[in-house]
Amino acid sequence: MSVIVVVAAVIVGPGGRVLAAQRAEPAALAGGWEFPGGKVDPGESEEVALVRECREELGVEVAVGARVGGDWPLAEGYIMRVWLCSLTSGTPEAREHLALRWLGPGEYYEVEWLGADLPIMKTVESLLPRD
Ligand SMILES: Nc1nc2c([nH]c(=O)n2[C@H]2C[C@H](O)[C@@H](COP(=O)(O)OP(=O)(O)OP(=O)(O)O)O2)c(=O)[nH]1
Repeated sequence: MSVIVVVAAVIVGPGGRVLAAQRAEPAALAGGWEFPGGKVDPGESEEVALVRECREELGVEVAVGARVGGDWPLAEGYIMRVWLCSLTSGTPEAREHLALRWLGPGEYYEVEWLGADLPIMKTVESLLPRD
């Protein structure tokens, strides 16, 4: 059985702000914070899936930039692949999440990241220039 790939976007705004999104479901993950994204559809490229998920979940268009790390472990049978992204149009709205927050440097750990996302946030912090 092949692994299921989840793609996620670290949307970076002015001043090194990073967009965090609070999951609405399932119950076990609800309330935890993540990077927007989701599963790649059959036959879909990962970058196209990332752009689609940002459009569906946030109502924005993004440009996909550099990859963050390699295959991040999720639950058994799932891996997550992550890219830095920038907004090319729109203002993010919580269409499928409970809430959104822009976290500036110094605020990156103010939300309760999902277990898989905390090490990703640490790697992102090391990649972003500090003002
Ligand atoms: N999108 C996303 N999912 C994450 C993150 N961290 C993490 O553990 N996950 C888990 C939660 C889910 O079990 C899985 C992604 O599923 P999803 O619900 O976002 O996928 P999807 O949008 O395609 O949703 P669906 O069609 O299955 O309802 O990965 C993250 O930062 N972003």
